[in-house]
Amino acid sequence: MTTRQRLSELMIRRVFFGADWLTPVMARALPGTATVLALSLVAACAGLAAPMITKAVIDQGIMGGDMGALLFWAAVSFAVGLGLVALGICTSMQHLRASMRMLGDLRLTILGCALNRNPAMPDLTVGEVQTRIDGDTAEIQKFLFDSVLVAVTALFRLAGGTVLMILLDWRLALLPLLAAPFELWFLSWARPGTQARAETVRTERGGLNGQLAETFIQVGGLRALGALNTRADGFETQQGALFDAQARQKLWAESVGAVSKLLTAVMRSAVLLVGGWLVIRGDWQIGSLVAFLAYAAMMAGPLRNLLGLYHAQSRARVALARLNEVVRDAADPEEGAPCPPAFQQLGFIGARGQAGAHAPVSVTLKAGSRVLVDGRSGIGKSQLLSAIIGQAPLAEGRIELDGADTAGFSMASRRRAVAYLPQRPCLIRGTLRDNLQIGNDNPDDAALWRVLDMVDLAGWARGLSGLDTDLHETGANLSGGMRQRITLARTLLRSSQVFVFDESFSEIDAESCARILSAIEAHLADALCIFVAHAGPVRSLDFARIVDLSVETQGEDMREPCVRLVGTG
Ligand SMILES: Nc1ncnc2c1ncn2[C@@H]1O[C@H](COP(=O)(O)OP(=O)(O)OP(=O)(O)O)[C@@H](O)[C@H]1O
Repeated sequence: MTTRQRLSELMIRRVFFGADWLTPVMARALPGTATVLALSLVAACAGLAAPMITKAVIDQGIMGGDMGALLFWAAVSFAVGLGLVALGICTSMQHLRASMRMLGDLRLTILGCALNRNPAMPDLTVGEVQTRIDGDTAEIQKFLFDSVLVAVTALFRLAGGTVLMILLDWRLALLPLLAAPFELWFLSWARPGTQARAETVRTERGGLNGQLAETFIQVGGLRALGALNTRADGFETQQGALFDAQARQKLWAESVGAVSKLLTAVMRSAVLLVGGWLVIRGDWQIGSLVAFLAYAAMMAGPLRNLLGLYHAQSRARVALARLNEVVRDAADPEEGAPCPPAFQQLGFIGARGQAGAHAPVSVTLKAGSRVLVDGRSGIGKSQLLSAIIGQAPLAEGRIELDGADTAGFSMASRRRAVAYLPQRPCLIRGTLRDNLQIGNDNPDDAALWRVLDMVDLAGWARGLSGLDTDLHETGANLSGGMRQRITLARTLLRSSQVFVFDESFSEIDAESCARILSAIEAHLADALCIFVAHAGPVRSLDFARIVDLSVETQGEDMREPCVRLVGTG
């Protein structure tokens, strides 16, 4: 393990108590953080020198009546100020670049986990995923990145400032130190309140984004229902709840901050009174009082930052808990053995998908055959069939490829071996070419035209911009039948051994459907093709098996779904 990894791990253990997945992200962010930290420390040194220069201007120049000293120290003060401005710009640009790199890294990590969510876990709403990828990662990044910087530079400024104040007058230096324990006690008392308010804000934000995402996914349907006002009202209510939560969070933060500010003001007044009295008595120089006040004011910032970090950590932990859930519920698609390169049969052994209302299915389906999975709506056909690729968990039983349980095979290899075409077409904003290529190994244009021809879409595409024809979000600018045909064409580019067509022809006219089916028959002659169709030409295919999930054939005792053998199978 490298020093960088060790450092990050230490940080994660100390600050976040074991979110191990953050370690590599932190390790990658360390070089950027180190650069910003070095620049900040140089700026802190220059900042600490400034009041001493002011003291020299006042005591040696103004009070000492020395024009030469006045000019010299004024020039030094100007040069330091100029240097600080230049350093500030450099630090802020470096900070931005390093922060963006770290945020990008974090977002990609969470996006990967969200995309590979374990199918056995309940779905997160689109808005929730969006809020976590966007907002919660930003909260964590800000805290992780800034905490290192703030902690180190604040400690440096505090230590440097304290030493310089003691050098100016050790008795007065005790005053700011006396206030620190009380401030610490107050902040630890207030911390659970900060965490609770942060939790409410995060939850409300997830709810609002969820409402918004759901609305726009189905905006056409909602418009047709005349329900847009209802959604706008719902948005307003949800937004109101978020604003209330944010206002409560802000009020809490301001109240906590006010107590710190009050303490600083009390301390400053005490220094002014005691220091002023010493100057009047002639025991102290005015320049020293001015410098002391500058250090006292300078210390308030780092102290507040340091104590503020304590509260920022509690907010970050809320965000981290939400991200941990996403990481914890992810499944590695490559985990498990690869599927056999070729197999002869697919077996369902007492299998029933989650929430399936049918009896367990036991049937063996052979390569090259055609099978219809039948049954009333909602009985569990899709859940059972999507379990072949691990998309949905089985409630009972198992699914085998040549006698080997598919649960032992990696999801990625199951998805390659079995081409599963879900009931709802999956199309994205982009060109027709983009949409055909998704999930396929970069097929060339000739292959794309071949499958478009098979689904009767080549003429349509040629009449537009060919493979560069634009498709809107979710294929919204296409008819239902066209959407189905494009997804069928994409599936036909796969070299899988099993094809599952789940209601994939339901919106295509009977004549086109018959043509497409005969093209598929020829193209997939050696593959096992499983169909689900409530109506249409699909049901007239020459099936070797019809697995009817609705029918229990042999009375109460024999709870087997009917498997009708058609032909030689
Ligand atoms: N993602 C899901 N999470 C939880 N339950 C689900 C999910 N999808 C479907 N279900 C439930 O599983 C049961 C079977 O649904 P499934 O889609 O498999 O039925 P189906 O036989 O394919 O119906 P249809 O013919 O109407 O498509 C239903 O009770 C449904 O509510």
